[in-house]
Amino acid sequence: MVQHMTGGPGALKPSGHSPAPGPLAERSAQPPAVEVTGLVKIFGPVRAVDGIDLRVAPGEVVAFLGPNGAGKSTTLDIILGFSSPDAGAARVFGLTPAQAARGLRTGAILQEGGLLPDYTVGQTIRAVAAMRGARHDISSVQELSGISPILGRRVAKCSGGERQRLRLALALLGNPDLMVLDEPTAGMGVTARRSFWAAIRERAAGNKAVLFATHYLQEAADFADRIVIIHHGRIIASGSVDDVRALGEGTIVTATWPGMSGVAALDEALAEVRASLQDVAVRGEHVELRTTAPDDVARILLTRTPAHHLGITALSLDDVFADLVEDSVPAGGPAGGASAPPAR
Ligand SMILES: Nc1ncnc2c1ncn2[C@@H]1O[C@H](COP(=O)(O)OP(=O)(O)OP(=O)(O)O)[C@@H](O)[C@H]1O
Repeated sequence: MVQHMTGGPGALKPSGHSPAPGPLAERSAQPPAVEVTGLVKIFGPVRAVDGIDLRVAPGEVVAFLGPNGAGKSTTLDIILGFSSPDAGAARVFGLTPAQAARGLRTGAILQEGGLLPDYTVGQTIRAVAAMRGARHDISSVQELSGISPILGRRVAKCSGGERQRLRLALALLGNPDLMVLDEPTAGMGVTARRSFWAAIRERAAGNKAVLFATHYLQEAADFADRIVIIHHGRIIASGSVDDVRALGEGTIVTATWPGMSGVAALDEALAEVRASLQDVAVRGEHVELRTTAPDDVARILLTRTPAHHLGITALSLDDVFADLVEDSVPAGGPAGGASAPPAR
């Protein structure tokens, strides 16, 4: 059973990038960048979004994480005003999503942004800047997005990562207070991804909010103040990376066991702590266990078996994510469709 979590101001990463400082009264007077309550979106038989509550503060970077079809893009589309919910409401800085978009409060990178292949990068930026009335931003967004060296390149000739940088430049035009990014670094290499996030973090430091969907757990852990995990259209966990990691049960114990003959030998040696074992794997002489009693397992391995080179590590975020997703129940499922927990 998943232990549901709610985030909160105290749940932000301690070392992280909390909302920009300012007089408390001033900050609390600001409406949230995003406030979504009881959001539902239904496509025929599919409840793509099934009762989501979500709040993003100005200056906060929130990662929206979930498996394929979880409802991430549908939620972001509603926040951007591209579609309307069947129930519930979304507000952006206290406005309707359409009002916020018209007032250039929001900027977006979508999964399938239409770019014109025959335009150069520079022409594309100038055209969109003219449409948005943001010509004065052109040089700063070119610099921020790192696109300056390829302004003369035709979009058709740009790599996947370069197109994402162009989309970032377009999203930055008009200096929006909220950036909504749907898998913004898809197709980027590690270095491009890092500089992309450096640019985004610079924005957040200026009290701009960022809500991004990603499949990369590590990206969420590295760059977000808060992670919101969604599955079957519901929020199943929300908190700092440490909060989410703490939802995982168990610890990984690894060891080298010379002459290891197979799982049966390990099982016999650990009979007394068998109830604590969640997973056991043997690859040659390498032994890996997931257990709720790592100290006992380590003691037995070191004192009663030939095992050495012991390692004890926390669960990876991938392990925790897989557990959470596996445990969550779809609407009308066996648990009778438990309601989604509030996220902040
Ligand atoms: N316009 C639509 N018509 C019918 N079904 C839709 C439509 N848009 C989304 N869906 C369905 O709603 C569910 C949620 O889709 P959504 O795109 O929001 O998920 P996602 O979390 O963004 O997935 P991915 O990570 O694969 O992009 C899916 O089952 C999808 O097939």
